[in-house]
This record gives sequence, structure tokens and C-alpha cells, in this order.
Amino acid sequence: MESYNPSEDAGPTFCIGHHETNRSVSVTPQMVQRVHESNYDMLTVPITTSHFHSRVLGLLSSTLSNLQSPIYDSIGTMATTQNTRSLQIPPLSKSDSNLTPNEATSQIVGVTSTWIDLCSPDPLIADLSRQVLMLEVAYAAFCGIGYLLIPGPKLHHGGIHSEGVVYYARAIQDAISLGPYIQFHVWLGMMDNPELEVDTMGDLAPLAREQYLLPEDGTSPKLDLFGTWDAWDLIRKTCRYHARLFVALSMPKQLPPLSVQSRWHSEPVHLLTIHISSFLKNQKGYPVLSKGHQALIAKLMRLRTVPWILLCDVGPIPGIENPEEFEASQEYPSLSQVAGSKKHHDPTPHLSYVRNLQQRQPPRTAIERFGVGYQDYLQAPLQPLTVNLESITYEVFEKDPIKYEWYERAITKALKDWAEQKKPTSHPDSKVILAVVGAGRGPLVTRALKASAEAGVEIDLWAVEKNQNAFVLLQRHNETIWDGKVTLVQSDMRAWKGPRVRRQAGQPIQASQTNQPAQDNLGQSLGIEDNLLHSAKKGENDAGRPSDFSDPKSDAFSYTHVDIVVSELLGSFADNELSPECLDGVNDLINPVHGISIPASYSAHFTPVSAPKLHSDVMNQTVSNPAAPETPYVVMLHAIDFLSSKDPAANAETANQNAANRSSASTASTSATEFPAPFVQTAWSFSHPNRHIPPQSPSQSTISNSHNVRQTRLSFPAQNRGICHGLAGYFETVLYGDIELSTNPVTMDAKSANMISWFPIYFPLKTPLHVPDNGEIVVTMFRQTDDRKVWYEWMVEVFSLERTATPANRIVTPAMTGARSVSPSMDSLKENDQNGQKQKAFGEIRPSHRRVRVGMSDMHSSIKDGCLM
Ligand SMILES: C[S@@+](CC[C@H](N)C(=O)[O-])C[C@H]1O[C@@H](n2cnc3c(N)ncnc32)[C@H](O)[C@@H]1O
Repeated sequence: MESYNPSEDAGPTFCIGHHETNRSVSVTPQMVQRVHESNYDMLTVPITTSHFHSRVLGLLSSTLSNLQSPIYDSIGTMATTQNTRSLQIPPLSKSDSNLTPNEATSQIVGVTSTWIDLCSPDPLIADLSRQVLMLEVAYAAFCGIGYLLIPGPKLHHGGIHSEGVVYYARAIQDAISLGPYIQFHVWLGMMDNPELEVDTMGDLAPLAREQYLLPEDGTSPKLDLFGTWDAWDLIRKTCRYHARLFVALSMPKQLPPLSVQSRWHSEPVHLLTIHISSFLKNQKGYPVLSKGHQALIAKLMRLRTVPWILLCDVGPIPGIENPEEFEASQEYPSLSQVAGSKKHHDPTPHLSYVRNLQQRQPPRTAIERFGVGYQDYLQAPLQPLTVNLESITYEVFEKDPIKYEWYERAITKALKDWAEQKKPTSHPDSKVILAVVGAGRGPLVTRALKASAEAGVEIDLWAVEKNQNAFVLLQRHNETIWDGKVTLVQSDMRAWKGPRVRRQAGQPIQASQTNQPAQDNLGQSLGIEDNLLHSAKKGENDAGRPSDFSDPKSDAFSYTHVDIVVSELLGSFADNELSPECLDGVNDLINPVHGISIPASYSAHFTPVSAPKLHSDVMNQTVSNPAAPETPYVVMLHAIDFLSSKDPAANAETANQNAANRSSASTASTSATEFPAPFVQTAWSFSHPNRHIPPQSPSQSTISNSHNVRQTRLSFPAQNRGICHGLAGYFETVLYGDIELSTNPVTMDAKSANMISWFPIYFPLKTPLHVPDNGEIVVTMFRQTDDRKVWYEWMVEVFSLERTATPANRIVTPAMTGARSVSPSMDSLKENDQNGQKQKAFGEIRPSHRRVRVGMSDMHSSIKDGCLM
């Protein structure tokens, strides 16, 4: 029996730490105990002391006073021995650090010095800073510190902007090798705001020699929304997406636009720091966070790795910085304190607020519970055609609360329409002949029977399945659940010759079905043994040999068509599990005039994404599997950022954001906290029955699959700069009429909310591509076949758009096959079909730009892992 575990439903648990900018005490196990007693989970500790800081400053000032001013040599460089002579910091001594290895060390986050400047344009300062960092990392590693918080790079040096980040990145690369068991967290603001980058007393940055600086000319950027993300990108790229390198993200009082927030959401944010200044005060004077902050925290806390929260400078931990207060807080409250709760003093109100926020997190949704452990986890797609699925895999499908319900609705509607429209059936008794092809363990068979009862339309039900293990279960279900109403066929549907029905007296053998074999060839020509045709219908005396069909040569039976074919052969990218090829195999069996396929059609969709975690995982797999970067993976996408938004205006949502930053719940709308919706486009589609399959050439021994080849070239506007790591793929399918399923994030809620059967697909890029602000990403994709297998090929190009003086009505972007301007879903595809109009290419709407290609990927091909037909 399944037991209910409420902890599975509960929201995330917050791990909250305490950070004090100038903490000067040494950490003992007793102190860590007090931290826990105060309801914190951990605390930060600087690696070195102010004594060490003074020592370095002293060393620097005495050196500087004895140094000649740097000058250019005759060659014209300042990078000379004389100018770059470094200054050696002597090793740490006892008073340089309060850290001592003990059992408390594992519960603290070490903080390296904030006063250094690894990015300094002055080589002396940059090198000195590097030495400080290395000494600190080495000592932290020696003490057994597991987590280090490293202040992020300084981006502004007078007129020089972001030039030294690469020096910083290089130093981090060394630090990672120096502390092999340490997780490094680069501490960054959400955006580059030069006004917040202020030097304080004792910082090395202002000591840079003027010869290395440029005067500020007033042209340096004021506020760069993606400036700190840019720096992070350079750092992690230099460190080759190292598995021990993370982001510590500082939440400012004024949050950046949602497009910036969603970018950080896709990065490995393992620490979230909230300074006291980011809190607002509610009417009672208690610290609270704005709706926008709450929404961002809620999103981050649902990531696969839940970030820890560090509360910064929110006051002392009771009993540590202020022992008397700690003692007082341990005493029982007096009667008057209890009676007048207003007077009750909370020594840690910020912590209490965040703990309360944790309590208020919504429980996990059905999809989240279903996907636990699968977020951003790469899985090879199923090959159900060549590999027989296990029962447990079917069981997982069958848990879907939507898919089967929607199929039942679709079948019911199709049956009702059939009856209402008085369409003739393929059965002599006027029953509608319905076949579930690829029946698995039979859930759609059960639904078809229910639909027939609901619609009040009689059916003759057939179930075809090639997995002989699942077939055993079908036989059992036919006896126990379906009351022998189903005729079971164990066969590949492509070899099935269709249903056979008892002819009515005087009715000739139907020869109408094209490609049908003569009756007496049955068995051999089907490639199906007689005993693979099963029925538990009345009169059956042997489960293996149904009496109805015991004589296949009997002319009392004839082949007929199927009126409704029901299948569920879709993969995450619609056709990637070879639904088109399988359904081609039953195409001729479908009633040529009135026949229906459920699904009637399906389409593949994609959009370019930034997915650093997936990129790093693919790279790691490449070590043992060279085909890894050319494999499409099934993934429950979570830590990704969509590079192309449906509504570019969503990125200029400062107005919304201001609303979200207000603390009043009533003023902030939901959309003010939703990340921008992606621009997802349709690659191609398949419809069934397919009346356009070209006749096979008699001269060819193999069956041509060329009609299932597809190609597309689609253009995506990218509003903000970013890195394209690959493509996120989805599907939509029309089951029947207006009953549809969708995994496309733009349409899924409207079409089939809460469906869990399919995760998206991810097409990686071997080498990530940089996308500039206001750029364009053009994807070319193929569905290829050699008549034995099917595979995909994909290539990405990146363009920057340069303004030109081109007349406004001139089209400069070539029209692209299948490219669409406003086509995020099947709906618009249908509209186009109906109107018979060709869609506009995206470039046509931005005529006064010239496209300059700035990046291009390899042509990726999954041929090595192609899906065998
Ligand atoms: C995705 S499962 C769906 C199973 C079931 N209809 C359901 O919805 O749970 C696809 C099923 O189709 C079967 N299948 C795939 N290709 C087939 C083929 N060519 N002929 C017969 N069965 C096939 C697989 O063995 C598998 O049982």
C-alpha cells in the first residue's frame, strides 16, 4: 500500500545564515551552537583579520613611496621588468587570521577580503590582490572550510570599465585548483550600478597609480542591467564552467527588470544575500520584503539546488556580538511581556520574517512532486520502437492526470460526431471500428470503451501492440477488465493487415482495401503467426487460440478498414519517437473516406535558450561519449533563460517592477512578477491520415521515407545579450477538434494544464554562442532519414543588427522557409492554413537594420544516435 508522505508536498526548506561585514570574533563550536539556538543555520567568517589588512597596506605604502613612477620604455610599453616588479606578501602569521581548524569549520562560510582589487589596471595592485586571495584560499583549504564567498570583480576604475574582469577570472581559476574541496561563490550584484561600487577606507583600488588609469570622460555607462552578468559569464567561461564555481547573488532594494531576474534564475545561484537595506518596514515597523523580492525568492527556492540565504548586517546574533542580550533572551518572558505582546522584543526580526516567508511557501504542485530529482537532469530519449518498455515506464505515463482524460474526451467527441453525421462505418454491423495502435498496458483501450459508453456509439475495438511483455498484460486486462470486448493483435502496427470482420450472408469478400493480401495468404504475409491474433470473445476456449479466428482461411471473414485509429506515439519533440513512420504503416488501413486519426496532427516547436547547467553537464559527458554534444536530451527544464521573448516590451518592465517593489500586496499584479514569456516557434507538423504519401517506386527494394523529411529556418529576436547554449523543444498535438495537448510553455496552460507525461527536449550546442543586445538568432533544423533511421540536424547563427539608412519599407532580411513573425502556437498555423497565406519573415518587421553575422555553430547531427525505424 502506498503511504502518504506529507513532507513530499511541503514547500522548500530555507537554510539561513548570518553575515556581518566586520565580524572580528573567532568561531568556536560553542558559538556555532548559539547560532543554531538563534534559529540561524550557519554564519560567515572572514578568513583574515584587520591586522593582516594593515600589514598589507603598510607593505604597499612603503613600496610605493620607494618606487619610481612607471614610465613607457623606448618600445612604447609599460609592461617592463622595472614597472611590473611585484611585491611579495610574507606568509600569514597567528594574528593574521582568527580561524582555527575545529569541528565548527564545516558549518561556516569563509569570506575573502573585500578590500583587494583583482581587476586593478595597476599591475602592482592586481598582483598584490591576487596574492592576498591565494593566501586566504590556501589557509581556508588548510582549515577545512567548504564554502568560500569571494567579493565580485570591481568593474569601474575611473574611465576604464570592466577591463580587469579577466584578471579576476584568472585568479579564480588558480583559486579553484588551490582549494580542491572548496565551493567558490562569486559575490555579485544583480546589475552593474556604478553608484553602488564605492571604495571604503583601506581599499586597494584607490591606490592604483595614475599612470595606469584613464580620466573619467563622462561616457562610462551609468547603469548596465546585464553588466554583472557579463562579468560572471567571463569568469565562469574562463574557469570552463567549473562544477565548484557558483554565484552568490546580492538582492538590491530596487530589483532589476524581470528579464535580468530570469537570467540569474538560470545561473548557479547557491547563495542569496539580502542586506538590511533591502528590507522595507511594514505599518507596525517590522522588516518585510517587497512582493517582487518575495516572488523572486519563491522562484529561486524551487530550483533543483535550493540557494542558502545570507542575511547581511541585520544586527548581531544574540549572545555573540552582544553576550548580555543573549542571556536576557534566554530568560522566561515576564507576565507583562506575555500580556503586552507589542512590547515583546524580537532580537532577530529579519530572520523571523524570512522564516515566516518559508512557512508561507506554497506546497509542491503535482508536476513538481512528479519531477523531483529530474529538474535539469539530462535523459536520453526513449526508443520505444526498438526497445521494449518496462512496466514501470508505462506506470509512470499512466499517472498523468490529463493525457488520458483528454484522449477520452477526443474519442467521445469523434464517436458522437460520427453518429451525428451518419457516416457509414467499415463494419458490416455498423459498429465503428476503432483500433488503439501501440496500446502499451491498455489505458487508452479502457478510455475508448468508456468513450463508447458515454457517446452511446457501439464500437468494434482492436488493440495492437508489438511489446510482447506488455501484451501479456493486455490479454489479462481483456479477461478481467474489458470483458473480452477487445481483439488483441500482437504485432508491429506496420505489419498489421487490419481488422477482420465476419461477413454478412451474401456479402462478397472485400477487395476494396488496397494492398490487402488475399485471404489465404494471411499469416505468412502478415508476418504474424495465427496465434498472435487474440480475442477473449465469448466462445474462446484457449487464450492462445481464439475460436473466432481459429481458421484464418475461412471465407466467413474479410479484412476491412479501421474507422478511428487511436495512438500515443509522441515524443518530447512530437515526431522524435517516430510516430509519423509508425502511423504511415497503418495509413492504408484507415477508412479512405471518413477515417480519423487521434491525434489528427502534431507539431514540433523550439526556442533558443541559455542553459549553463545543461551545457556543463553535456561537456562532462563528452569526456566518455564524444556524441554527447550532438544528442537531443529529454530534460525537465528549470534553470534556463529564454533568449527570445514573445513580448519585447516585457523587458522594459521597470514600471511593473516599481509596482512589484511596493510592499502592499494589493498593488502588485501577478504579471509584474512573471518572467517574460518565450517566443516559441513551430518547426514543422505531421497530419494523419496522410493522404499525400507518394507512391513507392517499384524499382526500390526499401520503402522510401523521404516524405517524412522536414527542414526549417527560423529567426528569433533576442532583446538582451546572453549566451545561447542550445534549443528548448516542445510539441503540440490536436487530438480531435479543439481537444489538444501541449508542452509549449506559451500554450500548455490553455491546452492541457498539469499534464506531466512529457518533459521538453534540449538540443545542445557544442560551443555556446554569444548573442549581442538587440541581436537575432537564426536556427536551421532538419529532420533527416536514410529510410532506416531518423535523426535531427541543427545549426545556430547569431546576427547583430546594425542600424542603416535603408528606406523604411525595404526588406533586408531574406524571407525564411517557415519563418514566422507571430506564430507561437498551432493556432496561428491553423489560421495560416485557413487563409492560405504565407507567413511573414521576422526580418520584414525591422527593415532599417542590416544583419551582421557575429557567430555560427557547427552543423550538429544526431545521426550516431538516430532513431531506428
Ligand atoms: C508511448 S507508449 C504509449 C502506450 C499507451 N498507449 C499509453 O498511452 O500508455 C507507445 C507504445 O507503442 C508501442 N509501439 C511503438 N511503436 C509500435 C509499432 N510500430 N507497432 C506496435 N506498437 C508500437 C510501444 O511498444 C508502446 O507500448
